[in-house]
Amino acid sequence: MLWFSWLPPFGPPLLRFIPCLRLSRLMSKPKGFFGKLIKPFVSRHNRELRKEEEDLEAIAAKETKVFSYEALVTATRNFSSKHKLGEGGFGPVYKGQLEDGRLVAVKSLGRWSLQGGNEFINEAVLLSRVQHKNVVTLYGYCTHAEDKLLVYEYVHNESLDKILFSREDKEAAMMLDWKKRYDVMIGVARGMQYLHEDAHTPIIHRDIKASNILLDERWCPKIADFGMARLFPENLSHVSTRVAGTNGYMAPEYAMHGYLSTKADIFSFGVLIIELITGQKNSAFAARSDASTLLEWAWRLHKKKQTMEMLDPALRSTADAEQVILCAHVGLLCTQADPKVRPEMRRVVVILSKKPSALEEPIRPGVPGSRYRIRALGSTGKTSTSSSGASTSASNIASSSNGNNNAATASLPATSNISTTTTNVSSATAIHRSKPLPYKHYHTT
Ligand SMILES: Nc1ncnc2c1ncn2[C@@H]1O[C@H](COP(=O)(O)OP(=O)(O)OP(=O)(O)O)[C@@H](O)[C@H]1O
Repeated sequence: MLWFSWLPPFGPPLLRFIPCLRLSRLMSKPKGFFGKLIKPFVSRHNRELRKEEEDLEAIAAKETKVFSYEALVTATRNFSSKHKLGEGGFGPVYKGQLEDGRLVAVKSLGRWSLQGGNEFINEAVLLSRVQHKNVVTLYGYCTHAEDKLLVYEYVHNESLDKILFSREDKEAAMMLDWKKRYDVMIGVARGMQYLHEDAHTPIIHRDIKASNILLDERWCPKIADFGMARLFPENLSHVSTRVAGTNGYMAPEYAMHGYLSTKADIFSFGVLIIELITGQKNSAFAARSDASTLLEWAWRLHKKKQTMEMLDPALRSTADAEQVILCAHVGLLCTQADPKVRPEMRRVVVILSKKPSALEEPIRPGVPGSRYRIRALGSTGKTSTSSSGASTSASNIASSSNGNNNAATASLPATSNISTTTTNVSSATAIHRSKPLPYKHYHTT
């Protein structure tokens, strides 16, 4: 009955149909003597169900969030390859223009989203009510046979990764001067605060990274792909197809154990901050003698009060040293191994936008994507070490790592062992499925 618990008490009438739709599914195939007895009632019930589903679509249409497939075919010139903006793990994205002139990005999810059309519609309607300057607007959706499509506002500039990590186009990285990068950090933080705390329904993004930050014509950042955790609630397969963790943004507790909370997003945000300061991709960091990951390198420099040494050379002439040091400090607080001690987004926004008097020192960063050990204190007070984590709870991770260090200790560099990472994630998936609580319950932390 979990699905019921997170339905908003007030909402579009279509949401209130859900309980009876579920019940009707149970009753749709009566068998045996009892089946014959109730058949007439069930047939009538099925007719009512079809009627309700039609009503549901009509209601959704009235909210003008539903697009006809034909309208999207016209907008994208029949999903022509010329209009293709790219293809992510969920499917291709096409640029299009609606009849009313609006430019859109149409994302085709194929068959990969939730099983039922109704669940998809419910989620899409909820997501299209998400409105914030720093979050890409979802105009609406479309269902067509097995295919499901999401229609977003089109954001003019490239995604942040293309500019920040562009090797060929050094000028692009130069254009992204310190002021712009600082504004991107604050904008993304505000968008995330909204998603976590202020949206009508709390949303964990699950995939905060430079390629999911789009920049508009005024360099204002907009968080893209924000609905995926709701559209794929218990399915980590998308994550594992991209070899979880090697993308460098996943919090260790999520990559290894499937524990998803707002704190996993905050970890990813911390990685993004360090990438913006250094101009380096966490997942492509060349290990050095003193640090095997970008985060560890940043942490060591911070400890030695040499933060400016990590600065992207493209920022030399524009950086404000005080701000850089503050931002690096925040990035390191966000990427601490222990999810409990990472600051909430609300606090991050305050720290970044006002000069704080004093900040706590960050403990060692967690290492996304690498195998790490959990030291769990048993009831006897004895310390046991586990690397599988299958029976270790999130609170163990949290409480055991308070002491500044070895609770979540990297035993491998982030990029060194892809197969280990994948294996661990699939075991995390199993844990996640057998206990489908983490997503829905953790999002209220
Ligand atoms: N609203 C949008 N406006 C403009 N371009 C967009 C929009 N949404 C996506 N894109 C572009 O479409 C491409 C594919 O995006 P998508 O989000 O599917 O994949 P991704 O972020 O690259 O990968 P992943 O699925 O792994 O997150 C990207 O190049 C992105 O810049």
